[in-house]
Amino acid sequence: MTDSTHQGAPLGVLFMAYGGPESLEDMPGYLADIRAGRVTTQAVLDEITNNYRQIGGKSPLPEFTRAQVEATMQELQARVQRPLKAYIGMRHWNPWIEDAVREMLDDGITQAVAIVLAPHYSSMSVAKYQKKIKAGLSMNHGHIDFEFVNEYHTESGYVTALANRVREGIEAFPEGERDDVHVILSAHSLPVRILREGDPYADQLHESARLIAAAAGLRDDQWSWSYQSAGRSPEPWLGPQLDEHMHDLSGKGIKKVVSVPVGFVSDHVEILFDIDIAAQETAAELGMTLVRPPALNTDPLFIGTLASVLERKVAALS
Ligand SMILES: C=CC1=C(C)c2cc3[nH]c(cc4nc(cc5[nH]c(cc1n2)c(C)c5CCC(=O)O)C(CCC(=O)O)=C4C)c(C)c3C=C
Ligand SMILES: [Fe+2]
Ligand SMILES: [Fe+2]
Repeated sequence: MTDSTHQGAPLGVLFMAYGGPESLEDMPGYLADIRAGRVTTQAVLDEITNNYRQIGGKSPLPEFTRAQVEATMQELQARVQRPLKAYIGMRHWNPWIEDAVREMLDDGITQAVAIVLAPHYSSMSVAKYQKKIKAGLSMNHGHIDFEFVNEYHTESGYVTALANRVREGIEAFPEGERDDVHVILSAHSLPVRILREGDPYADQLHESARLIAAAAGLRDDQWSWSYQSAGRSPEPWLGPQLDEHMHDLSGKGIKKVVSVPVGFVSDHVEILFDIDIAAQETAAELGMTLVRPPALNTDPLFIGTLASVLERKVAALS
């Protein structure tokens, strides 16, 4: 495209995230959206509402997302000549992706890059966010040239930042005990059927895990993989689940554990409840010490990764 095409509206940068309730009153609507097409029983609603109550009555995800977006935009704008404008769209709560797309059209955006704040691609996650962009364009009868970031699970900044978290977790134990510390790397489970469908999610997670373990200098027997946070549906989900995995490790005499979720990029309910409360309870039962270093949040290495993958997509549009 010629430079004249770029005059006028800035280039849009659409950041997408899962979305989270801003209060407990939002829970029925939020869950109805996540579990679209399936009935949410009162028992499931009560259980999940109670999880959110225990982490402060709302999701910290929108706030972390805004902070990540602000930090990334500062870095990206410093690297890119064209004026940029950031937009935030959530998959399961407001601000909705479709509304962000409408706002972009109202602003006259004709070119944009889009990224999901989740490093691993799946037809059940990243692809669904991208479909919502297309739905937003189609319901508003608009067109924007989009470049999509599909995944960034092997980027060096992301890998190094998580390897640093692993080391930080191990260093929380007294020096003489560190050789006995076992590291559990984990990510959100998905239904087992994704494997038959050729979905890359599980392979990408394992690739990230191997890179992170190597960058942290872990021995092969010093770390293992586990899924967490499986949904409440009757079909089989990828395992082992964190709880059963901890029982297994305990059976092998492992009593010092560092838990580093690699598929989430900020501290939200799947970490603050599923690990910091539920897995800590399991650890206490098993006489295990479990250390969970903070998620990436606005770690400069991670923000640098987001800026780099976006910069490459901006270049592809120019
Ligand atoms: C890779 C896929 C998924 C990621 C990443 C993910 C992140 C994520 N999830 C929540 C909160 C909930 N997720 C729930 C269900 C659920 N999550 C996924 C996939 C990912 N979630 C699926 C496929 C499902 C099942 C949907 C269904 O049809 O039931 C739920 C609902 C309760 C439940 O089913 O257990 C919640 C709540 C957060 C906060 C999050 C963060 C990025
Ligand atoms: Fe979940
Ligand atoms: Fe989920």
